[in-house]
Amino acid sequence: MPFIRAFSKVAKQALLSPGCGCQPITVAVRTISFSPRQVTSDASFHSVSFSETDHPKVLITGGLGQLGVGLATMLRKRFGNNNVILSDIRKPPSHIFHSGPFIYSDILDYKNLREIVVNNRITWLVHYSALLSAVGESNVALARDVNITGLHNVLDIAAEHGLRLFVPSTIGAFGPTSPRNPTPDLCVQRPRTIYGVSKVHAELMGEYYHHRYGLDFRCLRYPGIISADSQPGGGTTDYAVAIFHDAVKTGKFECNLKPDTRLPMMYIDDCLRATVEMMEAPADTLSMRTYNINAMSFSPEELAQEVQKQLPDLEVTYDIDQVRQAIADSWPMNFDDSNARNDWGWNTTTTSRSSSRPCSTTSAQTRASQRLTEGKEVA
Ligand SMILES: NC(=O)c1ccc[n+]([C@@H]2O[C@H](COP(=O)([O-])OP(=O)(O)OC[C@H]3O[C@@H](n4cnc5c(N)ncnc54)[C@H](O)[C@@H]3O)[C@@H](O)[C@H]2O)c1
Ligand SMILES: C[C@@H](O)[C@H](N)C(=O)O
Repeated sequence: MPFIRAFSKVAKQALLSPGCGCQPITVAVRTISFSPRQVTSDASFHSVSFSETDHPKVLITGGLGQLGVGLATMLRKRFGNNNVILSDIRKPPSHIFHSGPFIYSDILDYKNLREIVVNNRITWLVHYSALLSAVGESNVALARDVNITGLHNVLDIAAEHGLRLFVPSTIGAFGPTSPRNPTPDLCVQRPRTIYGVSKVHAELMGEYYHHRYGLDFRCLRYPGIISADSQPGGGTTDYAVAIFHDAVKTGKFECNLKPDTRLPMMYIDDCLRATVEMMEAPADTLSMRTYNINAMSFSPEELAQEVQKQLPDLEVTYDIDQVRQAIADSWPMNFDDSNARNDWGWNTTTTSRSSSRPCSTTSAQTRASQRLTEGKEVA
């Protein structure tokens, strides 16, 4: 156990230190000669460029969800507190509001978003706003607005202002006719959720804008993300976070997926590290603009067994949510991320730079469990 705690710290330090092996910041000066929504004559005037010694100025949309605060913390350590702005339509808790710049931004308000980008000289945009899979199915019209119309606003503003744009995709961008074990980057994509459809749309629109307008679009397909300090926002993989919180708080957990439902999962630190590495990767290493990233794959019964090794009294029962189960049954069981490994050096083994011990499924789960038992869970 102490090894795992030390291991987690060392991995984090290795990641954040200058000698971590991450690519130096080299940002191509882009001149967008034409942009989709604005007049063409002065479009290049709006392009933002900065020298290699400057830090990027980052805006994160939908930043108060499961992933945004962690990413802001990581980026602020690298680029300075004031160079990373969190935004959302929700009111931030006090500790987040006081930890660095926060601004209200509704991605459906194109002019407001453009004003924020211009006034703050934004150069990187991380677009996290979305309705996730289960919530999306309960409000398709809103999911369509936020996930598709919102994306269009973000794409246009990024193209007009020469931004580097990161939009996450998901295992949910695949469907029942995709190969499921493993799922490669390029294969049939016919998802059956509005969430999945909107993410395939985002992948294709981003790649189209890259080819058509020179937009520096970057996209990773995340697995289900496990975190201790932040709660998930209504997805099919939420059970894999809830189990840790419920185990610590009540000693009981009711799972809404069948015991043998196998899905790709990743610990949040690895997901955020992948995001930063992908954003910093030199453009010429990217043979594609959308990559799978993989870490581990497990079922609820396997996860429950691992948690029970730490908390043997944990009682696990099953009450299946048919909507979530149908979604999970249509998703990949395992991801093939060989292109990310080959092109820009993605390596899920967080210890690779500091130790020879691999980050196994069990140790990643244990890290999540440990952070909770150390009392770091969300209040
Ligand atoms: N968490 C995961 O397991 C996971 C896995 C794969 C992909 N992703 C993707 O990563 C991104 C971030 O995921 P997350 O888990 O943090 O999501 P989340 O649901 O926790 O947070 C999304 C945020 O978007 C905000 N939002 C909603 N409507 C908005 C609007 N109109 N304008 C601005 N913000 C708005 C919400 O207030 C919320 O804070 C999403 O695009 C998601 O699809 C997440
Ligand atoms: C997998 C991911 O996209 C999200 N956690 C969901 O379940 O909807």
